[in-house]
Amino acid sequence: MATTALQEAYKDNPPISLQHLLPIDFHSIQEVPNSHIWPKINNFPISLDEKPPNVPIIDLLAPNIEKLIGHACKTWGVFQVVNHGVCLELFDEVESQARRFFALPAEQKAKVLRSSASGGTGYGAARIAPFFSKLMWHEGFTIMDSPLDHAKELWSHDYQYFCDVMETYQKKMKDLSYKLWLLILKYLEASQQDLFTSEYSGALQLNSYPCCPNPNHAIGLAPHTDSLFLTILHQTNNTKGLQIMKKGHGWTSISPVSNDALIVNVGDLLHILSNGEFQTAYHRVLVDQTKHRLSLAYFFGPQVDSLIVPLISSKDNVGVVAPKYRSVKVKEYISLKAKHNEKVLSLLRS
Ligand SMILES: O=C(O)CCC(=O)C(=O)O
Ligand SMILES: [Fe+2]
Repeated sequence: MATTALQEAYKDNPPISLQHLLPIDFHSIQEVPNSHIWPKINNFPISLDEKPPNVPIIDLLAPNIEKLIGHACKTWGVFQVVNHGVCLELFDEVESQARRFFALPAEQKAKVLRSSASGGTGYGAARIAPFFSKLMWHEGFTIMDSPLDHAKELWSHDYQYFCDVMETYQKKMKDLSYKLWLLILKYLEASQQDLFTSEYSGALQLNSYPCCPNPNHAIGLAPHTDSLFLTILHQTNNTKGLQIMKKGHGWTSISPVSNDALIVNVGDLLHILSNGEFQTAYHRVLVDQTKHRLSLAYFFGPQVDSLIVPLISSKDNVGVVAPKYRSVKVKEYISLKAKHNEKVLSLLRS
């Protein structure tokens, strides 16, 4: 199978220990082991007396759509999108194939672990795991391009449907990301031709958060930001768990508005490109005692050789604004993030 550019970028990153790569066998576990107990999880917003604000919900068919999106990216770094045109059945298909994968015995899943040879593709714990002293109540499967080699390993005959569904979903998400991307460029008044015409890359992350016997002391995904331009997230089963850090309010839950709403997050590279005008969404995932939550995250970003140069807009500012970040190649950014995690943005500040 040909490797994509994004896979190449992940290949070069430092190897991580098996403990931070291989999730525990959630099928056999009855109690949360000490390795997964997070003593301090702040489950409440900072201002308890106020009703938490709602993440903006944007209808993709609304007039002035780019203004609504731009405003949400500036004030929240996240929004929910409805009327996006992706049919509901596709989400069900992807979810059922993802469940089929996560239901496999632990030894089977361990056969398709992410490795340096496979770049970013494969099964494993979250990439941020090495930055925390405790482990997360989560397992994931990352797909860059085609999952064919891994699927053949898992199901000697019955692998084609899994691949077809994952490829169709990636294509739909890439098209939708590109649509959102053009609206964002319009809002940012970007004029650089290459931002409109270049090839973009993407990756699909299947996330599984099994039922947890002690949800108050375990975490699904620790706080983090996503690296690329945008993430489009589908949470299955209407099961909440995702929270975003909202300035002045603390951790704020993003409840699914309807079955077909998708959540869109601003990632670090879009934050840099917008010269800090858009917030990068700092988010985490909580777990549930009785609901096994799945989510599908599609990460959309530039080709790894692209150079990200902050756009200086005169829209909201009088006079010339200096770039807040130095320009950075995507490949360099991915490797800095793998080494420094959330400190990376401050390292690039100019
Ligand atoms: O499961 C979720 O709601 C969020 C997933 C996520 O943050 C990620 O995959 O980066
Ligand atoms: Fe994320």
